[in-house]
Amino acid sequence: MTALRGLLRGNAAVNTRTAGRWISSVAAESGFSFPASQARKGVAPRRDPGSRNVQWVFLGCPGVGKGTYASRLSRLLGVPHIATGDLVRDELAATSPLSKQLTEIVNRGHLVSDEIIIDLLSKRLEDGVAKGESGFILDGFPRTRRQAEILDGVTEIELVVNLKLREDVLLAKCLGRRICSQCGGNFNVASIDIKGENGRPGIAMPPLLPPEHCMSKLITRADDTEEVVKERLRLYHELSQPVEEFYRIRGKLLEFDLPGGIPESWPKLLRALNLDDHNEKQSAAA
Ligand SMILES: Nc1ncnc2c1ncn2[C@@H]1O[C@H](COP(=O)(O)OP(=O)(O)O)[C@@H](O)[C@H]1O
Repeated sequence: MTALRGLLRGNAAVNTRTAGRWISSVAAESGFSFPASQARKGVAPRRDPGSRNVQWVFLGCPGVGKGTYASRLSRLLGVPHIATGDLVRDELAATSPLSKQLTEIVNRGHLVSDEIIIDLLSKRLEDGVAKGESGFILDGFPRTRRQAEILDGVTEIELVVNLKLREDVLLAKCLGRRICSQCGGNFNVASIDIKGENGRPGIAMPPLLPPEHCMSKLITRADDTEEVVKERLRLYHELSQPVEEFYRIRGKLLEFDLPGGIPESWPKLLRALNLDDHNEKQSAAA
């Protein structure tokens, strides 16, 4: 199995120390293989000065809105938004021995193995490279310190955005999530309006309702039940700290507390990413 081959091709700045360490440990532990000749080179990324083929990661609890903001940014920056949760769901939709195994894991709120997730991600990256994609915004990966090490071993992540939202809102947002079974659009029927108290600011997030033609086709993810969401949140908290720490000590972590819904949060996120100017130029050109 070739893993993360796409990451190693073309646009990756390779961290030779960790790549070397990882290639040997990977080979020893799990049978992954990387094109070692490229991994050893330590080539700096070749960038078209006019383009921003960023290599970013979005972290955050289930329900925080990683998908929404990562997908908006990917459109703004012209890079693919790659969500490992979507890759897993695509696999679930196929009828294969793997999909049966994955359904059980995902519906319990557990993580699928690093081997499977890396295989799915490698394939997605390879397909993208074949289509001429460069750069990416990853959402849902890495989720464990080991996954962060794997990624660090094969490519340079420039920025890790850690989206944060209070726990009661996260649960409500997960339970309010809806997907259009036809167009695949993501919506949210939760209407959040929490008043500030004891010095803690309130938060208002209006629902993100679908257009009329999607209304009758809305479905809820099988893993968005209260019991499973609570398990996913528990697991996320347990595993996320080492991942955040991994990027914090490398000076790559940008913490961002979502102040409210999209209209309030989006401009502030762009400002935090120094992209407000970019957004204005693009709107003017449109
Ligand atoms: N990086 C990953 N490692 C292991 N499992 C993953 C990973 N990404 C996604 N999954 C699996 O897919 C499920 C759905 O992922 P996702 O859509 O990102 O959900 P969430 O809303 O919990 O962030 C997860 O609960 C997990 O089972």
